[in-house]
Amino acid sequence: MNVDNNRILKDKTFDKSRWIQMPRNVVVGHDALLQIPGIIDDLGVAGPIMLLSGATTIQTVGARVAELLQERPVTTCLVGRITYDEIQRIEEAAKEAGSVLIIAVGGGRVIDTAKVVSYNLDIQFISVPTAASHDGIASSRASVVTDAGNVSVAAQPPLAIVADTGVIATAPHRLLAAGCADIIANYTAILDWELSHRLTGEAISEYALTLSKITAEILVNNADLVSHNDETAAWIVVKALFSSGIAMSIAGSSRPASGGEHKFAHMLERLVPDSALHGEACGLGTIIGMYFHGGDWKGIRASLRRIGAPTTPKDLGISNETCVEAVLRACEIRPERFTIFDTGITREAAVAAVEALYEV
Ligand SMILES: NC(=O)C1=CN([C@@H]2O[C@H](COP(=O)(O)OP(=O)(O)OC[C@H]3O[C@@H](n4cnc5c(N)ncnc54)[C@H](O)[C@@H]3O)[C@@H](O)[C@H]2O)C=CC1
Ligand SMILES: O=C(CO)COP(=O)(O)O
Ligand SMILES: [Zn+2]
Repeated sequence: MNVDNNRILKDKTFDKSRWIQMPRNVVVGHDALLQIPGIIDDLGVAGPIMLLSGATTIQTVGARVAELLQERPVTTCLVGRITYDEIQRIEEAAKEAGSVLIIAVGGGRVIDTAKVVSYNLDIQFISVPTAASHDGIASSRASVVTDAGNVSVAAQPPLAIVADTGVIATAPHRLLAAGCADIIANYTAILDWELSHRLTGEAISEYALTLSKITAEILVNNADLVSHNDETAAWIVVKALFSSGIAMSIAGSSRPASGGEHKFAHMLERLVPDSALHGEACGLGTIIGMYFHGGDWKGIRASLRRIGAPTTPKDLGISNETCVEAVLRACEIRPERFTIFDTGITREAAVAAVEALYEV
């Protein structure tokens, strides 16, 4: 059933209750893909299936999943950018096919699209991440691109997650490193949430906050193990991504995992689309956010370096000026979410922060 906590909270009848929705089955490990037919049966979802994938991932993992489903009625649909137009197109296709279940095989965009489409159509979906590149694999939020920048919308968490460590370990290391950076971003997301709590009285969830923080700490403690691609690294990062997603589900918002560093990343994506992976831009934003918080920004940078994630605009192939612009304009994204980037940073301060990224 669809749950929009924001909508529910506006209704006085429900102002003392909130729904937390979680995945029911989580299968992580080698050849986990092979368990998809059994998982569908276990969930008791019978009827036409929509296989949602990306242009690249359909050729490899998507094709393998299609083969596993060949006994069942399946419609395949490919996803590009996640916009409301794309969402509507896929909704129409799912309605026409009478789909009762979506299986999303791909990166964050594919999975977020499935979350929104399944939420709007009130059908179920299974998340099959092909890379450990983002912490949206389990969360009940989705990030949609609009003219005003990325918006975080209520969406459906997956009924099941199937993370095949064999598949994830063969994805390019850049994707794994981006996923780690998306988790390391929790450090500043939490600081921003606490700052907003102190300055604006925004409600905080101690459980969501603590889970988000512990997740980032465990990942950083294992930085050496995730600095290369193997199934151990895939396991460690998938567990962290899952845990971070659960923190978002507990909070009923992306707050525990998305603060000013994400606003910076969404602005960078708007200024120079596709110049970086989501997690890479968030990692850069985390160093800058920690610098402004007066925290151990060099420690964050060292962890990102160890994992193999970019730490400067140059690493991303963008100019320092563009990076400064993203720092100054991060506050335009989701202005209701107060963060360190919403405290009136001057151009001089932004330039100094970006130059500091190159310090040895
Ligand atoms: N809902 C939530 O809580 C969250 C949502 N997100 C969203 O997720 C998206 C970012 O996810 P990404 O996965 O970084 O981006 P993405 O979905 O664009 O994928 C990045 C690239 O990786 C490729 N790829 C995926 N698996 C592969 C494999 N096994 N081998 C080779 N290439 C592979 C894809 O084809 C694509 O070109 C953004 O839209 C972001 O806003 C990110 C974090 C949390
Ligand atoms: O990316 C996220 C957490 O890593 C959440 O997405 P938003 O920044 O769109 O809320
Ligand atoms: Zn993120």
